[in-house]
Amino acid sequence: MVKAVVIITVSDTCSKDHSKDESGPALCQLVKEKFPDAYIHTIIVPDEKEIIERELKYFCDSKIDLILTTGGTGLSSRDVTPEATKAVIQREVPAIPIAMTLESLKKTPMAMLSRATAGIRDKTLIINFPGSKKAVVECIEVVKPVLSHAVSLLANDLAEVRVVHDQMQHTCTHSKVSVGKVALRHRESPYPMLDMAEAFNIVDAVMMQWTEGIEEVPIEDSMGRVAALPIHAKEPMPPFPASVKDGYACLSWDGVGLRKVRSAVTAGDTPAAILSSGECARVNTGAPIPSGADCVVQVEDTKLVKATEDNETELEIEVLVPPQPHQDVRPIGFDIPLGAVLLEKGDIIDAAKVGILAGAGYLTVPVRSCPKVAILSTGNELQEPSEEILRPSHIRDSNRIMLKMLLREQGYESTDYGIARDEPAELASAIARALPTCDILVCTGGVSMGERDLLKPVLANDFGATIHFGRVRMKPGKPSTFATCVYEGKTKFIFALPGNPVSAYVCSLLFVVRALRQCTRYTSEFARMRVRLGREVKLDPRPEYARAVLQFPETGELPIATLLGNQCSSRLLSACGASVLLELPGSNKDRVSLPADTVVSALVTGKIDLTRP
Ligand SMILES: Nc1nc2c(c(=O)[nH]1)N[C@H]1C(S)=C(S)[C@@H](COP(=O)(O)OP(=O)(O)OC[C@H]3O[C@@H](n4cnc5c(N)ncnc54)[C@H](O)[C@@H]3O)O[C@H]1N2
Ligand code: MOO
Ligand SMILES: [Mg+2]
Repeated sequence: MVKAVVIITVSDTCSKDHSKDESGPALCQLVKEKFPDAYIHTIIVPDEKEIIERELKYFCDSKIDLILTTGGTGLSSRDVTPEATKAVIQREVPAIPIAMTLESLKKTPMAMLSRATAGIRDKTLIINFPGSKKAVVECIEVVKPVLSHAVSLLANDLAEVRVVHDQMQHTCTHSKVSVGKVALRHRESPYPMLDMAEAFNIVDAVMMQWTEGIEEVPIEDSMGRVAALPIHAKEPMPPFPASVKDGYACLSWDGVGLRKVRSAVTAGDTPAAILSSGECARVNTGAPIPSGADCVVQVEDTKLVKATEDNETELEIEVLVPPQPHQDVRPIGFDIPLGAVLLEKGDIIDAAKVGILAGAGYLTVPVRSCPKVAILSTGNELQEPSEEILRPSHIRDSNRIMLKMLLREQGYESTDYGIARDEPAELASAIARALPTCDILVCTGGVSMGERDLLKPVLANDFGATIHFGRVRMKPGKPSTFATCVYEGKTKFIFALPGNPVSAYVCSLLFVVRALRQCTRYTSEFARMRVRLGREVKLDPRPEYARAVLQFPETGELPIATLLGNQCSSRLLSACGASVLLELPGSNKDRVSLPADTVVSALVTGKIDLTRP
């Protein structure tokens, strides 16, 4: 990690008038952007070899990670920065100035006249940059990708070095796919259009290749997970006969009448006395029943007869209602007998089950392990949502975060792999970065008919992937793609979903969540319910999954479904607050719409909010 950087402007002019320095501040700004947490120090020195040398040595001895100089690298007699640098470094890093020169030569042949050098003194990397602001900006772009790693290597920061090496290992710089001549592209998709049922069957069958594992997780992390083994009660609950009421433990066969109050037992106390006929013990709800007693008479069914003078202790009471044997006593194991099944294999763990486990003394629980999911967006038009300025013809990436949240809503975590541009090598590189860490890769964009829709060929050609399907008769989601490949000896499952946000949303629910459920639960289907259409709905030729909310009539009739506005695949507002996906049939010549009141089936994919209209 780069912790401290010194920027030295070398210039006779700027050393006399600091306001003339443009490249130092530019360099400073660029370094700040790259290493926002680093300490940055700037100085300006004249073109004097001894002074430059002295400053370089001073900062190297101060254990600065990186020293960047600007200026004094040209051919004039006063340009001595490379000489001063060479005098202090112990080892040269010649490829750095070569890389900078190669890049600068693309802009100007004057780059040939830079004598910049780079090298190492102890654990400090020194790099000379030319003096002009423009050149500095160009050259820092060239070296930026290696600075952090170079500093980690010098500092012997093995953890950081390993991360970068791992990334490098999985970075492809080439793809077997070329963008190709657009005029020769397919004019008809080569992928057959599958019906939903076929696509689901394929997902279910292929996901069988995921081999079930078991992991032991703390109970507080087990919500929504599926028990992998049955769990039995190690103790009965309650572990002692407990009172259900605040009242008096009595002998039922004494019937109504007077009782001497022998003792008082509150919850947590251990009763000492054994009760005999004509006696009782004051007990609270949850307190153990003393030996001898077989029932509890609630305080409401008694009358005080005698108490101590200070009223601190009851001495005698009268039972007013004849008690039944065992009334208001929870016998041992009443709630949970010893050895009872607390969790069946396959049970989904919810809040109550976590309570049961805690009550039974289980701190961890064995659950089915869950595939690791990676999410990747693709598209030249995409920008990070955090970028301040939206560039012309660009949009912010909404799919990645939306899918992460959607999966979380369904109980699954995922890792973000950023945005890859629609370039074969970039796509291959991003996929190769994600695959080693995940079991399921979810990509969006680039799967339809455009010349930049390259995901299918990259998967097939660069990863030897089998495309199980590449088109499905559904709306939204027509170009939905499901593939598998073997990467580093393990099968990876890849869902390449259409880029349109609603398509990505619906297809994640229908295919990705299905796959995850298949792996982690014993059923993959969402619950289905019958609902009544509130209004007439036009049908698409493809079966459609329309996002809708439900209203529950008070009479107990079927819920009324209302579509969430325009169902266009790009309009994510149509999924906001959706409780269900209506399963609308495709249109045909006899049926182009469904009238209001038609009963249709709906998949319960969201929360059913009773308060929504
Ligand atoms: N000639 C044809 N064109 C299209 C067809 C077709 O069958 N023939 N299918 C259409 C259908 S249906 C869909 S769905 C889309 C799918 O397109 P792609 O998967 O190739 O996705 P892109 O072209 O990359 O993007 C489509 C759309 O989505 C926007 N997008 C992409 N990624 C994101 C993101 N991360 N966040 C927000 N928005 C995103 C992108 O800008 C495009 O507007 O193809 C039709 N075309
Ligand atoms: O199938 Mo696309 O997903 O309609 O828009
Ligand atoms: Mg496209």
